[in-house]
Amino acid sequence: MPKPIVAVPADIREVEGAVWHASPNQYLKAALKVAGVMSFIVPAFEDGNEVDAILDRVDGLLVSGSATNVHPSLYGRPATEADGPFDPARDATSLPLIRRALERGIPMLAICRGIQELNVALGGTLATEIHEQPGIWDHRKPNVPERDHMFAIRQPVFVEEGSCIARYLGLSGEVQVNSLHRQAIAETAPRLKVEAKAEDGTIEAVSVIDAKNFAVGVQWHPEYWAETDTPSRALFQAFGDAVRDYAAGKASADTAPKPLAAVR
Ligand SMILES: N[C@@H](CCC(=O)NCCCC(=O)O)C(=O)O
Repeated sequence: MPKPIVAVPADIREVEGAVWHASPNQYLKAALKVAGVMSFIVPAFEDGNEVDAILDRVDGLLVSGSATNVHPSLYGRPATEADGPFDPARDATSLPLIRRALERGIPMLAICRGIQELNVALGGTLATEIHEQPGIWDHRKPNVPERDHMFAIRQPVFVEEGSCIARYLGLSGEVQVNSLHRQAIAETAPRLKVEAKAEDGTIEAVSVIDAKNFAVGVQWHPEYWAETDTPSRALFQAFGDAVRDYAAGKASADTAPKPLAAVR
């Protein structure tokens, strides 16, 4: 059986004056090397993408992090300068994919901007510049040139026992993670269950309460250390397993004998 495929919504980036639909290597590599799945990057368009046609062709959805922020109009807030930079084409691509993947029971893993998109897609809100709030740590990307230092594991989060994320990580209680964000979930969407928090109360992981399949979001970056850090690896392997199960279910439904009326 060929490896299954996950959709990865692209970011819009400008390179030497040209517009690119791009996705960071670290997500695609963790998907391939650790989850054992291939990625199809979904171009980010404000309109024209057909969500069901995309999802018909994949077995999972991986929503990556990005330096851009979800546009506040999508959660009913006016946009200020501090909320940017924005990527409206990514918002318009990923939010409908998230909603429809959940409806169809397609496995989904949402990381950093991804957990924020998941929350907004289901009716929640975000807070920006969280480090300016009293008692909230600085969760922002460390100002260092080397990516290994930017993504260094440096902060504890506390994972609820018996939660979905505990099952996928293979542990509960304190887990050390990295942190590269200035926004976070403010009001949690009604369909999301908070499953991990930082010591300052920042929401670090959620699961979808009525999910038909693997459907979790994390605020940290397990993809970066998926080949070497045990909980990060376990999360990507669990996602890969869910994607493989989904693909196998689709394949057996395709080869199951059809009722006579359907083949005439
Ligand atoms: N922009 C949001 C989401 C943060 C996020 O996805 N960070 C990944 C950054 C990766 C990089 O810059 O290389 C926020 O700031 O909360």
